[in-house]
Amino acid sequence: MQARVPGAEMKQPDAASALAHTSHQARLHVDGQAGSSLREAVSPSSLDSLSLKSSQDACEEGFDDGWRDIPANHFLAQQGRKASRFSPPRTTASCSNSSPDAGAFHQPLAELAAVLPDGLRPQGPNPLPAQNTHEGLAAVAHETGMPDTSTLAAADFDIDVRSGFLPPEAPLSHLSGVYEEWESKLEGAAHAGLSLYGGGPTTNFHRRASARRWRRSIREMPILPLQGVVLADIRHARRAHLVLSFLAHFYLHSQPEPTEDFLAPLAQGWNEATKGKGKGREHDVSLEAADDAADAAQEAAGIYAATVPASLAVPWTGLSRHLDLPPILTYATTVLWNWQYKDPARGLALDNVKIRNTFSGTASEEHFYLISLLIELRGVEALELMRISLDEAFVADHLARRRIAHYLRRLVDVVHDLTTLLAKMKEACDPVTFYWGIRPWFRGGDSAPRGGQGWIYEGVDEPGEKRLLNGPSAGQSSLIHALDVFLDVDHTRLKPRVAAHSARQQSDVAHALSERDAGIKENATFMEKMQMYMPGPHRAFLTHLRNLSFDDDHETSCRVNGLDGVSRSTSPPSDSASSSSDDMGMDTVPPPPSHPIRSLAIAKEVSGKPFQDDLASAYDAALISLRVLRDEHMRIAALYIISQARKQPPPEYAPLPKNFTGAVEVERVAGAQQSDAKEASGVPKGTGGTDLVSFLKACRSNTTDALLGSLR
Ligand code: HEM
Repeated sequence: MQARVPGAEMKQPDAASALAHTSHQARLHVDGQAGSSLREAVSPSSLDSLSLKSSQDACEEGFDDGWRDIPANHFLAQQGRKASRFSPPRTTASCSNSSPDAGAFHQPLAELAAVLPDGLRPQGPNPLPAQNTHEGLAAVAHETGMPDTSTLAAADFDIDVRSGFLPPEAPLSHLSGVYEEWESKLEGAAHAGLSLYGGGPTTNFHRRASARRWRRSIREMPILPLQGVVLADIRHARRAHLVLSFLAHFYLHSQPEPTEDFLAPLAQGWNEATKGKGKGREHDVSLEAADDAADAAQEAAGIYAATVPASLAVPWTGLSRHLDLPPILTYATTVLWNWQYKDPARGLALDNVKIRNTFSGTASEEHFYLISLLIELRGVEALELMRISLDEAFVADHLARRRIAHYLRRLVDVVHDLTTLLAKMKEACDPVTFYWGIRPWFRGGDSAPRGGQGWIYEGVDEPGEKRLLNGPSAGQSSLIHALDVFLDVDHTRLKPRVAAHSARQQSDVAHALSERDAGIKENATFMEKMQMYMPGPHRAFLTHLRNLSFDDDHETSCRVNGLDGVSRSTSPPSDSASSSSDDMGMDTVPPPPSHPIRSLAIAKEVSGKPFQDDLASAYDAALISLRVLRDEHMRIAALYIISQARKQPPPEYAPLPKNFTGAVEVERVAGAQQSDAKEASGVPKGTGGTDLVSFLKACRSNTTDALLGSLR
């Protein structure tokens, strides 16, 4: 039964829909914690089930209300409703009286890209609908007559109650129809003897020639148009993105380093081709051998070094736009969409998934992806706990606070499990193989040596135009970002809470906040930029979660003590932008409100009655668990990157590029983060991972900066 609560229309926080609407089933999973029918009736998710006629509903007049007759946990209920009420573009464009943050609700990739000069650029007129936007789904649904059932909540944020940011069904493992040609090229890559940088001493002329032939076949491949199932079915689109991403990275990173003596390979190729021919029969040399010798010379001259051939670039960028992702290998490609069931009958379980594609064919690489996959899977409960906590935060009475504290304690357990899983990286991923034989395949156009100048996407961009895109990083995991947002860990350069004591900083912050609402800006931190590499709906989810606020219409905000009532951490702000501003020592305007859970954790009383619960310490415990996760992550980064960078590569991975210093990741963070990572003075960049360490430390101290001090 659905109760109507007086004033519910006014209290309905549209922002609460982000997590609340990832699942309507979720309330059923609360272990009996969810409250009475009245309490359910006033929680955001249940409010949403009321026949509201808010201003927002008025904007959606004419939409089919049939979903109300469908059980709330049925995907159709979510499809119909999400598409009408929570689809970002519709909400923001058509409802002038929607939430003040509505304008920031959705950040299209192209918009974000516009602020990065050499990064993602709008790709010109695009005939394709964006699959994961409302319009994209609508178009596909119209085309096929079927809703997209690939996730339960596909129409909003592509987050599923059972699988979180992973798709609930196993990703497609093989393309069909004309696109099988891409699959066969990927299979060919495994047999062609492709090695990083053309291969080290362990390779030989014939292997190099076979790799060159594979690369030529890629250049000569026809540009396949995107049509049919690859557009209509998101599983096909994701698989196609994965295959093209692997092909492009294989193609670019298997080329030998350009050399000034580029005619030498031509001579060597010619000699090899003529070897064994009878005296005076050099003219018998095959056309193929001659072509190969020419290829060898051209590759050695670096002609193909940073160019994604049109046969890949054109469909890859088209699909990327379709999926609202950049045309580069991403965390989504390598982890979220790169798995299979061991036993399909058993479904999604930690011990029932395996990795589909790797570059190196090593167990280390499989394990590397698998750990992230398991972390995502274990993180599903974290998303669920966030959702029910936010439901309670809307109610915000004594009972709600106790429940939130309980959920936060459960979150501690989940994050603890994530840390345990992360530590299992060491069980089957060999650091040497990882650093020298796996990681280099991931490089994007942003990193040295070959791609440091960016990549040309042939047939897509203007001649000479290059894109500087990052390769994949687990820093693109929406799960970890969601935890940060939920617990109000601030990785921005703005640090509004820390800056609250200075008038000048406040004005900078106000300006920057308004800019942020228009998209990610040039001075975005590495963490902010990582969001550009997430699938569009996940990015939109984080934006929505970040903008979530109950303060406009909730009494709690009045009772939060002044400047958020907290004695801040004594550690200095961990971001140079905020720490470098002059502190005028003038306490003036209160800082922007905290995120709802933090806001409640720092509140002291309700209706004049002081709280006597452990919400503040539960909140701090959750932050500490996140810090412990980051501590473990730093140990992993030290083992897999920093200590490897200080060693010589093993013979099978030599020769490496002349200017390869072992500092790719360091440079990458430094480049993307610019002044984020504080450089220790006098320590040369790239020799010991100084910038990387500073960056990871900054992420960790951003976590502790949020502590309320209840446990310290
Ligand atoms: C061998 C394993 C790993 C290594 C060597 C490693 C290394 C790194 C490096 C170098 C960065 C800096 C940014 C970049 O260049 O990508 C980073 C950031 C990050 N990584 Fe990992 N990583 C590993 C596994 C993981 C896993 C399994 C996760 C969890 C899904 C993870 C989550 C993150 C996050 C969230 C960041 C952003 C910084 C932060 O939030 O503290 N990493 N990692």
